[in-house]
Amino acid sequence: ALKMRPDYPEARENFYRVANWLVERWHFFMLNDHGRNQKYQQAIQKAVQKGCNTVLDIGTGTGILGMCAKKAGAAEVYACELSKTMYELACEVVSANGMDGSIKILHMKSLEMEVPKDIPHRVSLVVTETVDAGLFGEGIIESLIHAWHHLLLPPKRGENEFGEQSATGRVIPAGATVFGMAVECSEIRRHHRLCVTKVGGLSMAAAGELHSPVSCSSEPDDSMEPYTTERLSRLPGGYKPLTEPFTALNIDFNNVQELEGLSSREVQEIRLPVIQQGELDALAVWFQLHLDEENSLSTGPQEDTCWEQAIYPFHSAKGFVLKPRDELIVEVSCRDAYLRLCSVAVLRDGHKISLDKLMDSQYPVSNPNPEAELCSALACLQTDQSQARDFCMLECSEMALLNNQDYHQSFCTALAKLISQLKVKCQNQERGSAFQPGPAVATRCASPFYVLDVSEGFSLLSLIAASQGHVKAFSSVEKKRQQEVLKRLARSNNVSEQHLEFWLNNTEDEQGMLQRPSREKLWSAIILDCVETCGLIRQKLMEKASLARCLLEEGGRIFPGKIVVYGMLVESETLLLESAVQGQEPTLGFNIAPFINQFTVPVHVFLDFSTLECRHLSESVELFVLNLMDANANYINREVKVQATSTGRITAIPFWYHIYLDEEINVSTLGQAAHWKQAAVVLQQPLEVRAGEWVRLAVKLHKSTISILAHI
Ligand SMILES: CCc1ccncc1CNCCCCSC[C@H]1O[C@@H](n2ccc3c(N)ncnc32)[C@H](O)[C@@H]1O
Repeated sequence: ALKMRPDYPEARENFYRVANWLVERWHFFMLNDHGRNQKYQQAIQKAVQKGCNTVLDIGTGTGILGMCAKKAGAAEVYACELSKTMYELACEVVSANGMDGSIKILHMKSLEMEVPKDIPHRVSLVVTETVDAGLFGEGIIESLIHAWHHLLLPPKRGENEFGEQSATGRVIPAGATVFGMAVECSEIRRHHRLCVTKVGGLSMAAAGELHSPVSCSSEPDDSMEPYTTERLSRLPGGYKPLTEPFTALNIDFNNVQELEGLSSREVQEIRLPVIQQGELDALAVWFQLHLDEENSLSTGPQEDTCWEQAIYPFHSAKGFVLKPRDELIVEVSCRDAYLRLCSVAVLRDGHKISLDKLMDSQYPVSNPNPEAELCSALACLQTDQSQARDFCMLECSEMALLNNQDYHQSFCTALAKLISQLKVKCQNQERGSAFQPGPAVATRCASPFYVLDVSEGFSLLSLIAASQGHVKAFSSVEKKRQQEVLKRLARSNNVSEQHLEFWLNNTEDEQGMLQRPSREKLWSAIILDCVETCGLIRQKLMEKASLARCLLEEGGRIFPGKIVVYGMLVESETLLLESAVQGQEPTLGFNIAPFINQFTVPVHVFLDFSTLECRHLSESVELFVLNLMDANANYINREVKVQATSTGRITAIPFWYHIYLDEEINVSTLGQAAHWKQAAVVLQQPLEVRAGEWVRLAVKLHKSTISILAHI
């Protein structure tokens, strides 16, 4: 579609969403990582010089490692790539670099490859970087076991009977060392655990066990993942190491017996001395990839690499404060091909405090008296596991939203204001109609006010509305367990069952949600979600708002009433490196950039603007306003002038929102407690600007897609 009509907005917006999906963002900063590319190149050159002259590149991506092997003089180079988009891209790149005749690229998974069907004979070198932040997440172990059995010459085993070095196989990287460390980190905590006891005026005590979908200890069900990933060096509020880094695992990729033994290796227990007091929030894991004896790559938090670390969050209702002299006991295992770490206990003054039983108890954490601690630890051992089972899963963003107290408090205040205004109005009406002289009787409005909450995902707002009194609230929460949590919270906060209902009628499309509560009733308030966690405006927001307006009674309101979008001119090398390959130099002189950069998208999402390395080149400026309470085109096209406050090169315009619940009360999506990330328009061409100069921004919004062009 874009090829036919490049300016067709729907196609453009869809392409950006598709491009984000088709080509992972890490391709850009990986290819820009000259150090990484050079180390792989050196390792490959050495191997080829030592006689490896038939090479297979597993997971070739853009083809860069295969081209290194060819350039190093390998006689035969093969490459395989399971992603169709990357396979086609690799073919273009290899032919653009004049190697299409000499590198055979296969669109397949290495596990399907066979000799002689796919490659004529076994190779002497496999090169691959099919690793994720948790090392094994791209299946490198399984790929290498298969490669050693079917695709590689046998490993080095000394002189053969004629005394000469027989052709042997080997792998680059040669192996990896995995490190771990316990950390205190509030940013991780608020995404994985309930950290508040009250929110929006509601007590959360009765919520039961709430879990993010990241856990090692549960049985392998597909809704759980063993770890999540974070760039520790970029997390707001930083992190505090609670133990020294420890070696969790060493693995030799040239030893197929070791690779095969990995998954059956017994669980390893590691004891870690605590080095400073702090709340145990997670185990952070990274690794060194040993390309060969000399070269290695590290994904550690202390390096200035672009890689993320694997994060194993600590789940417990109350958290646990580690003290110096404690010993944290961690279990390391490799169940079903994933590296799994779990904090299982703490050794304190000779007592062993079990942590995994902490999960489901309201166990007070820091009671000073160890005996009592031990007794209650033993006591909760008796806890029947059924209690643990009635936990409810929340997405990380839903957990962070739940922990966002000022968001909920703002809603509570704004809803209370609206309800009291409506009460006054209806009393005036009643008094107006049956006017009798004499003391104004405080007439109670007969029927309750109806409030509908169509927020995405888990939301407490319906319950907060119902707790104002005289409100019948409808929640669009769909998952059974989440409805149970809301019902438990309603009961424990004295909200009667009939004041909270679940609005599940014809939800085949979002619009379907928006209906009258009943034939003769209209809504007093409808609560919409307007900003996605990634930082973009929700699709179809304006359509939903115009529909919702028709369903409001006189004086009724949509929440939020309006959103004001702010932006700022910044110079950020980091954002550039994550958005497009910067020329040929980083990619070892190979011509790769024009091909992979076809998948550059102009808006970068899930950004943490508060910790982004960048130089601010202007103050924040209002880009545009979306008023949900009055019909306006869902098309914004305006010019904004902004003065540069320092000289530099504008490479991006991060933007965020002030969400107005009413004329005064607003919530910012940029802030420590915010559960939202930010987005940024990355300029196609960086714009040089001098301090004091005015920059004109052409801001367009069409169907929730923001575009900004900058001119001097
Ligand atoms: C310091 C390295 C580092 C550290 C931490 N985080 C990230 C990195 C960087 N590595 C990222 C690569 C990650 C993606 S893997 C690269 C490409 O290979 C493909 N694939 C994967 C397996 C596979 C297979 N068996 N057969 C054929 N193709 C295969 C994928 O489709 C992808 O295009």
